[in-house]
Amino acid sequence: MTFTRFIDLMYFFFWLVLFGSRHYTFSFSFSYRCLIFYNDFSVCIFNELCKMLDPGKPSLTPKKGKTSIVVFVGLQGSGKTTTCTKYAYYHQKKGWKPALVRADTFRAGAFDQLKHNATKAKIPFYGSYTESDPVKIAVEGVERFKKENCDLIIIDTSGRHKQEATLFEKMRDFPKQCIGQAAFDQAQAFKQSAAVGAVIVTKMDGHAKGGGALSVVAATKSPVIFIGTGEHMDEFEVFDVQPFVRRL
Ligand SMILES: Nc1nc2c(ncn2[C@@H]2O[C@H](COP(=O)(O)OP(=O)(O)OP(=O)(O)O)[C@@H](O)[C@H]2O)c(=O)[nH]1
Repeated sequence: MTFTRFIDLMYFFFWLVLFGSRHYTFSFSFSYRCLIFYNDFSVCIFNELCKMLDPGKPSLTPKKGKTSIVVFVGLQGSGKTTTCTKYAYYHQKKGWKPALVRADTFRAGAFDQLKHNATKAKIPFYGSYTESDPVKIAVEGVERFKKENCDLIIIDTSGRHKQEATLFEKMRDFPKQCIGQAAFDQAQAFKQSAAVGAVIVTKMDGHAKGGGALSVVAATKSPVIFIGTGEHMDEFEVFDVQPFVRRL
């Protein structure tokens, strides 16, 4: 029995008990109408939420065999580096030739983190311990992996907050992609600085059940394509609207 069905039944029995046997006929028809109303109402909410998650435009869809460059941008600690590897690993399993470029010159150890993840997944990577210009690293990485016929070049950038104007300036220099009221404002700031091609919602295994995804889709007018459901490489799922809304 689903949780919704359980609530329906509880609701039904509540009215039966409340009105008692003297009003059995009345309570039965009343509770039955309540049930129908409750069902119609939840179906209506469900459909509206599904609609809200459809921005009405196609998502960024890289083509296998042609070079596609995907830049990951998002808040600090949102899980970009982890998700870059998950995204690369997902496509690698489907026969793509992905590569990772770490264009983060902001956080110490960022390159080592990517290196560790990429090595584990056997995905080629590029980064620098000495170069301070993230755009330069991105360009070098892309050139190298184009020569190696990689068809999915993924660029990981440093975490950003909407108040960090200079970092947003830098971000405009990259080929363009990204990541609720807080999420809406942040997502809009990203949208104003880069053409957001698609959204990945991370940490869906945590406390947040993804309500922020609604705000992000509204702010960026871009579809959600994947969700992250854990720290491991394979804890990554293709976004499916209906199960996602049911979870909400
Ligand atoms: N539970 C859970 N943890 C996640 C998920 N994705 C990432 N993490 C964890 O979140 C933490 C931050 O992840 P990073 O990938 O370093 O985040 P980042 O956005 O690259 O960080 P900055 O580069 O500093 O902005 C790490 O401990 C990850 O293991 C997820 O889907 N679920």
